[in-house]
Amino acid sequence: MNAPVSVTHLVKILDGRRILDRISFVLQPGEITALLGPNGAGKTTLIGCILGLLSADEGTVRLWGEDMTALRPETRARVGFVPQTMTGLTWFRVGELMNYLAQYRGRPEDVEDTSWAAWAKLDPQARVKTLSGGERQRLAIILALRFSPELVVLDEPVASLDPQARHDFMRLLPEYVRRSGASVLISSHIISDLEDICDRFLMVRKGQLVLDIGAREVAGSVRRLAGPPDAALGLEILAEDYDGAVWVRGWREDLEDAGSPVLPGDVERLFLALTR
Ligand SMILES: Nc1ncnc2c1ncn2[C@@H]1O[C@H](COP(=O)(O)OP(=O)(O)OP(=O)(O)O)[C@@H](O)[C@H]1O
Repeated sequence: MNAPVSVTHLVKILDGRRILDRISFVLQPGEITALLGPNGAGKTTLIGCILGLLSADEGTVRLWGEDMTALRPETRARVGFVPQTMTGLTWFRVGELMNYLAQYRGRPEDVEDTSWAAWAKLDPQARVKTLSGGERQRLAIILALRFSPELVVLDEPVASLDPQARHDFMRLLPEYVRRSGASVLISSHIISDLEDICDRFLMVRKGQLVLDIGAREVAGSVRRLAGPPDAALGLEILAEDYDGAVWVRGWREDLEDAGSPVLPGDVERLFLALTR
């Protein structure tokens, strides 16, 4: 079966700058993947290429095996996108906008999942232009998820949500993935939220994918050592930390007595070391 997203050697150049530099990864169905990176790392640009909003200068982006440059409308309808900020169409009322956009889906057989609207608690009569930043974010989430997309791409969806809404959203998203088998790519700077729900982590720095790692692997075989390991142990060094400590991959239980003090894998601390 073709993967929901397959990115191969993707390069994006903007204003003569290489914003994405030979990025490759595959997203699997039924998995939530975190897209992490410092400000300006290229996350939104990468998302733009995955959605076909930006064209690739080199490499390919495929959705379920179809090249992004020739995506069929019915394939596009399988994708839900939550942008960083929702702009445009703000003269509509909330309910009107939902009805209006539903007409353009081209898949009348789709049944609406009303659990997102129940979570968002928006007044259908409210004008979009009068909504607060967090309310607009809720609306963007309903619009992206209400017809149960098989691929969900979220660009910092929770930055302006209040703690209760954010907490509930982070609970509902994995429930949705379990129910639907959808593939989710979510970018956020709030790594502690993502640690609990993500199956994989993609870490981007200066346009390059510096780490693609599963949550189980972080817990099982990533460790922070007080200093560089003995080369004979064959461990892959992922990053040096601020205090000379070293993050390694490939740690095994039988190394617990190898002498060097060890701290368990931790996505946020590993990210900080990788992007220092
Ligand atoms: N249209 C453009 N023209 C030129 N440079 C651009 C353009 N859009 C983005 N960039 C540059 O590309 C780089 C990556 O931007 P991008 O928005 O992808 O980063 P990001 O990882 O999403 O950052 P943030 O976490 O701040 O949202 C930045 O240095 C930005 O200035």
